[in-house]
Amino acid sequence: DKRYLLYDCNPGEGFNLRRDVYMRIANMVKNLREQKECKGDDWVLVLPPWGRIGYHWKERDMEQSKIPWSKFFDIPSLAKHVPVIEYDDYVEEIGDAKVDEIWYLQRYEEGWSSGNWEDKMHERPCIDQPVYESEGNSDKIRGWFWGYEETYANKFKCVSVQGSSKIFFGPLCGANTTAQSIMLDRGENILHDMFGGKDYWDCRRSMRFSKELVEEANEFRKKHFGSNDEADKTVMPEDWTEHKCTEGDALGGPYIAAHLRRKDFLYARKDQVPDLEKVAKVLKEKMQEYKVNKVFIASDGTKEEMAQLKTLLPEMVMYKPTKEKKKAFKMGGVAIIDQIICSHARYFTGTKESTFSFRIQEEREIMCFSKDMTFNRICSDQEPKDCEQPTKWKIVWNSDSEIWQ
Ligand SMILES: C[C@@H]1O[C@H](OP(=O)(O)OP(=O)(O)OC[C@H]2O[C@@H](n3cnc4c(=O)[nH]c(N)nc43)[C@H](O)[C@@H]2O)[C@@H](O)[C@H](O)[C@@H]1O
Repeated sequence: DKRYLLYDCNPGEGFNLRRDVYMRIANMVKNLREQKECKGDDWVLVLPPWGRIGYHWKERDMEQSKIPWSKFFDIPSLAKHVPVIEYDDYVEEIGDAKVDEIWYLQRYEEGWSSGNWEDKMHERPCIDQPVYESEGNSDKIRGWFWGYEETYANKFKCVSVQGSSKIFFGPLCGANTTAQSIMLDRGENILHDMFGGKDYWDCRRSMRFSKELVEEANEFRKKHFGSNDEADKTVMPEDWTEHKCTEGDALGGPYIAAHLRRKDFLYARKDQVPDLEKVAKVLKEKMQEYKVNKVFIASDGTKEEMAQLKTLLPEMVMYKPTKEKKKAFKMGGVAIIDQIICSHARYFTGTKESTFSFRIQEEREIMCFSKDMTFNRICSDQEPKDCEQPTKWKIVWNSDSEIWQ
């Protein structure tokens, strides 16, 4: 009865949006397992290997392909929410590098014309040139498949989709297919069933980081800030399902932290990115307010930008891995270490609309920091002094009704 759901995203999507897509698909699998129509099918989520995703992970001299999820995340923790399996293990389990069907998700060509939003999906002609091709005269369909050249599919179709994963339940549970393995490519086209609900937060809590990355971040916190979970009141049980806390429980280490997204944001969102003088000024004020003398900076800014910031803000500290460590942790691991350090700070300020900052805010919400110490950003000079601050998402522990309280 085992059935496998695979997925992938648009190659341009960055790390932290992909983490969100994982949650949408994981909760789809969780719900599929509970659907009556699915008649007890044992759905398992196959984790798509990481590679040179987006345009941020293009580092030369760094091998970044076929990276298993265990490099970044703790698989037993993920598996407590929904059964997951690494791609290599899937191939071993079914005994072939094969996917039965690929559903290439796309929008509706006519757009959202009816005026009324409705969840729907239909098999449709492909809007874009498909990235999968039949191989010669054989039945095999070839494509990217995360660099696994031997992998092939038996069937391919384009599916227009609008809405959340609910619309997949019927079709996947026998109405359109009974295939053992189905890959949903362009998975980012699926929306959350219940954004911010209990399943959302349960899944988010299950995304514990790999022990190796947590240890590296903890070592850094201890060495530079004298920060540790006991003193910071951020101790969590090993098993996330046994964790619960109340807003305000967490204190955080004796440092503040900022995530400064620069690079493409500097031109794509130039009106909302504060200049470095403004950043230094605000962070100095915040250090005084929180009575600490260290500030941790996570940023994708250039060396020159960070050197300039250091002259304006001598108290700043950054995580700078050795070449060997960077090679071992890879871009994703280094990003996670930055995120862990930010998430344990007494006060955090991020960048508007950066999913990198969103993931830090969620991490802090899970540890029960007070919202005022988490949902912040620095206004640019082009914005009003009291510019809009990030939405304060509230963790839901018990039931979806908590969202509306
Ligand atoms: C608007 C969208 O913004 C999206 O970015 P946004 O949400 O910030 O966040 P991500 O999608 O994760 O992309 C940002 C990537 O840049 C690197 N990065 C950014 N900030 C830091 C940092 O402080 N430390 C480290 N170590 N790495 C950082 C990291 O590799 C991360 O995966 C883009 O990926 C989309 O393509 C699009 O441009």
